[in-house]
Amino acid sequence: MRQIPSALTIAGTDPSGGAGIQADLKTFQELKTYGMSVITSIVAQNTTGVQDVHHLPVSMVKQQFESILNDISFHAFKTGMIANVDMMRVISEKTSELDVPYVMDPVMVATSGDPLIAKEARHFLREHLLPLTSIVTPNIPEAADITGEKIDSVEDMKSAAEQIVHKHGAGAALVKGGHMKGEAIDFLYDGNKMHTFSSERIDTNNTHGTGCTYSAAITAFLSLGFPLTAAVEKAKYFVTAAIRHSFSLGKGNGPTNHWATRIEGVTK
Ligand SMILES: Nc1ncnc2c1ncn2[C@@H]1O[C@H](COP(=O)(O)OP(=O)(O)O)[C@@H](O)[C@H]1O
Ligand SMILES: Cc1ncc(COP(=O)(O)OP(=O)(O)O)c(N)n1
Repeated sequence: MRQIPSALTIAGTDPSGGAGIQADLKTFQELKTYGMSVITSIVAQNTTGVQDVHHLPVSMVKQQFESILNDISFHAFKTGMIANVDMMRVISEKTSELDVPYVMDPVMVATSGDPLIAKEARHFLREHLLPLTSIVTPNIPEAADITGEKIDSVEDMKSAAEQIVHKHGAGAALVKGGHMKGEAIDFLYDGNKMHTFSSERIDTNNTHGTGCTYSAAITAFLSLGFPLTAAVEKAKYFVTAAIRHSFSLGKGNGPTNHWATRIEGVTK
C-alpha cells in the first residue's frame, strides 16, 4: 500500500494568506497531499506589500527541518523565501542527504518590489542550492538574475532555461512568463527537450502568490508520483484556474483562489 502522498515546504509566511507557507499548504491540501512546513522568516505583509520581516535564527530553521527529517519521510519538497546565506547553508547540507524531488522557487523580490532575501544570498543560491534541485521555477527577473543576461523575448526565456540547466546545474528549469505581455507562456527545459506551457492572459491584478502556488502545485504533483513534465503541465492548469478565480481582497493585489480550482475540476 502506497503511503499518503506528503510534501514539505520551506519558506516564509504571509499573514494575508496569498503567498508563502500559507499558499503552499493550501495548494498541497487542494491537491490531496499531506503538507508540512519549515518556517524561515515571519513576514508582516498584505496585498499592498511588505511592512516588516523577522528572520528566524538559523538554529531554529535547522531544528524545524531536523524535527521532520528525524521522524517523517515525505515524497517531495520545495523551498521559497530563504532569507540569508546561513539558512541556505543549513538547507543545502540537509538537502544533499535527501533522495526526493526538490522544487526551488528562487524567491528574491515580492511583486510589490520589496526584497525578500539578502543580496549576497543570491550568489549562494546560484552556486550551492541550484545544483541540488530537480527543478527551479524562476520568473523573468529571477531568471535574468541567475544568468546575468537580459530577458526581453521568448527566445531569451528559452536560452535562460537552457543556461540555468547546463551552466548552473539545475535539474530542470521552468522560466515563467507572467511578467511578459500577451499569452502567459512558460518554458520548461529538462536537460534534453524544451517544453512549452501556455494559457490565455487573464485580465486581473489579483496575482499575489502565483509563483508560490505554481511551485507548490508542481511539488504536490511530484509527491503524487507524476513525472516532471506531467507535474508541470498539471500545475500550470491548476495555477491558471486559481488566477481565473482570483478575487479582490484588501487594498492591493488580491490572491489567487486555491479553492475555486475545484469549480474547474482540476483536483479530481
Ligand atoms: N495574468 C495572468 N494570466 C494568466 N497566467 C498568468 C498571469 N500572470 C501570471 N501567470 C502565470 O502564473 C504563473 C506564475 O508566473 P509569474 O507571475 O511569472 O511568477 P511569479 O509569481 O513568481 O512572479 C506562470 O504560469 C505565469 O505564466
Ligand atoms: C513569504 C513570501 N514568499 C514569497 C513571496 C513571493 O510570492 P510570489 O508567489 O512570487 O508572488 P508575489 O507575492 O510576489 O506576487 C512572498 N510575497 N512572500
